[in-house]
Amino acid sequence: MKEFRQMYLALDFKTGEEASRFLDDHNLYEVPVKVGMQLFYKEGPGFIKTLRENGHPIFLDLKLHDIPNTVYHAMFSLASLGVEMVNVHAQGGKEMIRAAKQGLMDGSSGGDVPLLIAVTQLTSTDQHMLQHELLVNRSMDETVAHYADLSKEAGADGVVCSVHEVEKVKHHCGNEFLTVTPGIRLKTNENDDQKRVATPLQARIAGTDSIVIGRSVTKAEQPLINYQQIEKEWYNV
Ligand SMILES: O=c1ccn([C@@H]2O[C@H](COP(=O)(O)O)[C@@H](O)[C@H]2O)c(=O)[nH]1
Repeated sequence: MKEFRQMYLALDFKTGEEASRFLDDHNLYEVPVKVGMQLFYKEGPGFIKTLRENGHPIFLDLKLHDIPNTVYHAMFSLASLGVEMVNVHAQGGKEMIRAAKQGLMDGSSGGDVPLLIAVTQLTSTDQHMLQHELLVNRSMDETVAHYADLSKEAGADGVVCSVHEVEKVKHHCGNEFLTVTPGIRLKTNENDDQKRVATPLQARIAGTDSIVIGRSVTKAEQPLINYQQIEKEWYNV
């Protein structure tokens, strides 16, 4: 497993032009970025190419969740975009995750195979929602650890979870199994729609492999100051 410790900036912008302007205005050259549904559905693979040409490592966060055959072919297409990481929802089950992995391997035609990460429970989900809306009668920890186990068995390289479940996931799946944690907030930030949040410092202490940061930077009055503060806590510099 390659060394993997990133701080992905979530480019949740309406257009590629807006995202590029934000990166330029704040001197965020070549920083690792996360492209999600909002931007990818608007701009498509062309913008991924632009980001790559500008030196950004990319996590393509499309959270595929469909029947195995469909996910296989979707991953086959995504495999050649040159991103370092893609993801699925673990709730799609083992056969779907295996199909995702196979699609990535077959689609990357000898080149680098993107890492495959499975979303366990969204960081916008809390224990109450888990029990009363999703009718899952287990604790968040147990549920996340279960999804992590099945993702690993199916060939995923890691999971998306919150910082609060990192220790449990590592205990179940081993230290090499990657954890990617969104829901990162500085102490002074609002939680917005996130429920399982943590600071970059808590993420580092918990042993998270990579963090995802979004509105605490992109909606900040002084984005670069917040970005640097997060960097400082996360990388301990
Ligand atoms: O469980 C998950 C999975 C993905 N995300 C994504 O991360 C960013 C977080 O943005 P913030 O502005 O820092 O809340 C966003 O793009 C989500 O789609 C997540 O939050 N939780």
